[in-house]
Parts: sequence; C-alpha cells; structure tokens
Amino acid sequence: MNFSSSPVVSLRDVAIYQDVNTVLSSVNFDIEKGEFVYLVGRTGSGKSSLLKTLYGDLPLLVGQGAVAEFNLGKLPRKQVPYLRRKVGIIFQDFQLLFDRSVAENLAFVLRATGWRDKSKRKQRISEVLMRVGLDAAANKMPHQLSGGEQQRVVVARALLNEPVILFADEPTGNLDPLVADEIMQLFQEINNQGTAVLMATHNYEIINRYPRRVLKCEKGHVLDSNVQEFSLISGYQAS
Ligand SMILES: Nc1ncnc2c1ncn2[C@@H]1O[C@H](COP(=O)(O)OP(=O)(O)OP(=O)(O)O)[C@@H](O)[C@H]1O
Repeated sequence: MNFSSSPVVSLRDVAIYQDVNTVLSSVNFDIEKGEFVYLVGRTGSGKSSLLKTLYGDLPLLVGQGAVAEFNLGKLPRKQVPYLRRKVGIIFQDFQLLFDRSVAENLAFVLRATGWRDKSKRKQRISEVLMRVGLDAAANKMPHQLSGGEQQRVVVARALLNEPVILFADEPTGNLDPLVADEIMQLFQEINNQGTAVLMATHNYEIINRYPRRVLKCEKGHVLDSNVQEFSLISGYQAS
C-alpha cells in the first residue's frame, strides 16, 4: 500500500464546535505533505478552534477528518498522545517550563514520549537546537533568553519527534517585527526540509512577504485561496 500521496490533513464536511455552539461548518480542505498554509480571520472567527480540532483538543463530532493518518472522528482520548507525536504544536505564549534549563525542557518532552535512552535524548536535543540556531543555549534557563530565542526553543520542542506538520497559533504575535521575521524564516527553512506548516496569523505583512496558500475563517465557513479569490483584509478590524 502506498501512503506517500495521502494528505497530512484532510477534512470533509466538518463542523467545528465549542461546547454546543457551531463555530465553523461545511469545512473541506486537504493539506499535502510539505505544504505551507496560512490560517487567517478576525478575532473569534474560529482559527484556534479549528487548530484544536486538528490536534485532538476538541472532538470531531460532524464530518470526516484525518491528520497524519489518525481518524479524528474515531479518536479515543488514549490515542491523542500518539497523534501529538506526529504533529508539532506552537502557541503564541511560549509555555516553556521556567524552572528548568532549555535542555531539560526538551528532555521532559522526550521522556514523556517514550525516549528511554539518555544518550539518544541528548543527541536529539542537540540536533533540534542546532536546527533552530540555538546550539549554545542548552544549559541556559528560559528567562536568560530573549522572546525570539524562547520562541525558537518552542519550535525546537515541536520538532523533537519529527512531526509531519506544525500547527502554529499566532507564533509571532508577541514578537517585534524583526524577530517575527526571523521566526518566519525559521518556519520557511523547516518547511523547505519537508514539514508541512499550518500557521494562524493576524500578521498580513508576513503573508505579503512570504505569500502562500491562505485559509480564511469568515462567517462560519473556511475559504480557501486554492479554490476562490478573496480579500485578506475584509471583515478584519485592524487594532
Ligand atoms: N473554551 C471555549 N468555550 C466556549 N467557547 C469558546 C471557547 N474558546 C473559544 N470560544 C468561542 O468560539 C469562537 C471561536 O473562537 P476561536 O478562539 O477559535 O477564534 P480565533 O479565530 O482563534 O480568535 P483569535 O484570533 O482571537 O485567537 C468564539 O465565538 C469564541 O468566543
């Protein structure tokens, strides 16, 4: 059987819920291996809810969905950690453990995902830190790093288990424009090496500088720039 052509994300007639409220309906799109896709839409339009459904934080109750060959509609809670090993998740607020070093933050995740061999953990930690340009930071505490460096550690953490896709929710939201651009370049490098990326953002400057396919949450639906033209800005209230 050849799985190589199956998309990393596939949604058919999906509805996204928060509690009993429908946030998005009739959601249909695929994300192919190695694709880079932005997710936009005004505040409250459903971007985070969609991402949460894709990484198993919200249940898929209506429609069919698959991520990294996990069937979201039939995903027992027990299976969620296995899905999480196939995807990398990056939030706006860094969520590092501030009472331990960078290396210990990464080792914590490796231990929790079944890496029993200490020397292999050490090797993997140095590989991912090298990949995000932070090879000298292993023994630093998070508070000794800048915001951009902390976000790089979060990216390194998301890469530990070689995910097929990164889900990033406003990864540059708390960073100044120059640092945001550096993080964006890092995402591009990671993407160029074959990892798909789905990135929710309000940063239209970044989208204009690095144009890619865009999914837009609007009026309870998801528009897809591969299917129809739409304005990035409409319905968005700049602050
Ligand atoms: N935990 C929750 N419980 C109930 N409703 C929620 C919850 N989180 C979000 N919602 C509601 O779901 C809808 C979509 O919110 P969501 O956070 O997905 O939007 P968003 O596009 O990610 O917004 P933002 O750009 O501000 O992050 C909103 O109406 C919001 O109020």
